[in-house]
Amino acid sequence: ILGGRETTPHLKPYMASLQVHGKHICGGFLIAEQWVMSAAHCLEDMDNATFHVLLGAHSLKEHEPHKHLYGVLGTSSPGSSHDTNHDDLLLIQLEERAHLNQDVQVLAFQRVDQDVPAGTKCEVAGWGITSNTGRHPDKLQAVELPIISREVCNRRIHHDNEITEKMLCADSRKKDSCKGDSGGPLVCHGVAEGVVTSGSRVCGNWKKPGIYTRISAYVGWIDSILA
Ligand SMILES: CC(C)CC(=O)Nc1cccc(-c2cccc(CN)c2)c1
Repeated sequence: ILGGRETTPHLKPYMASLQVHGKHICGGFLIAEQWVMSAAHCLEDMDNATFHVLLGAHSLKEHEPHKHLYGVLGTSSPGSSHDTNHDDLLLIQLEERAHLNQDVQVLAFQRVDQDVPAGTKCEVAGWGITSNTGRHPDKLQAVELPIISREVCNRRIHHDNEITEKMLCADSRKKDSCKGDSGGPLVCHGVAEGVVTSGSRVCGNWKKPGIYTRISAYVGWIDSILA
């Protein structure tokens, strides 16, 4: 997260950290007791290694009462396109139901397939790098970002018609999601509307707005997997 600040501990109890050998790789969030949502391209960043899901954390390293590392029973993604940002969603089934408490809670996602109005202030959180020099935070960071219309985001100077109706854009001027924040939720009025994708892999540059997968465009798929 660029341009953000440390969150108040455990005020985002839905946040997950996808980890390989104790190293944070991607964000994610709890959508049901046994299911975490993240980004499909995070699996590529893991080279098919076995990964775990950390819930209940604020600090990645310190002991915290409700931190718990969960094994993964299986994963599912809607598409097969790896190189693009298309269908960049991942559903992770935990090996057991998460123990819900004040530090571990489910986050509702948007089910109505309508664009978030441009200008809406949303929030993204994660343990991704906090500077382009690659500084890794130990504690969860968050930043507030305004939504940018698809029409503006598709201009040549920005993402030049790459933004489909299954994606949305948020401002990236100084404040932005970045490496390691992929898979985390973009939350607007308390509801998850988007999932962080890496997009152009540029951070904090106003010319390359952040790209987020629109969750409401995948409700049918999500319900089919959770059923
Ligand atoms: C100088 C370094 C920061 C270059 C680099 O490694 N960028 C990188 C790599 C992979 C993903 C991402 C990435 C993820 C999530 C969101 C975004 C952009 N909002 C970028 C950004």
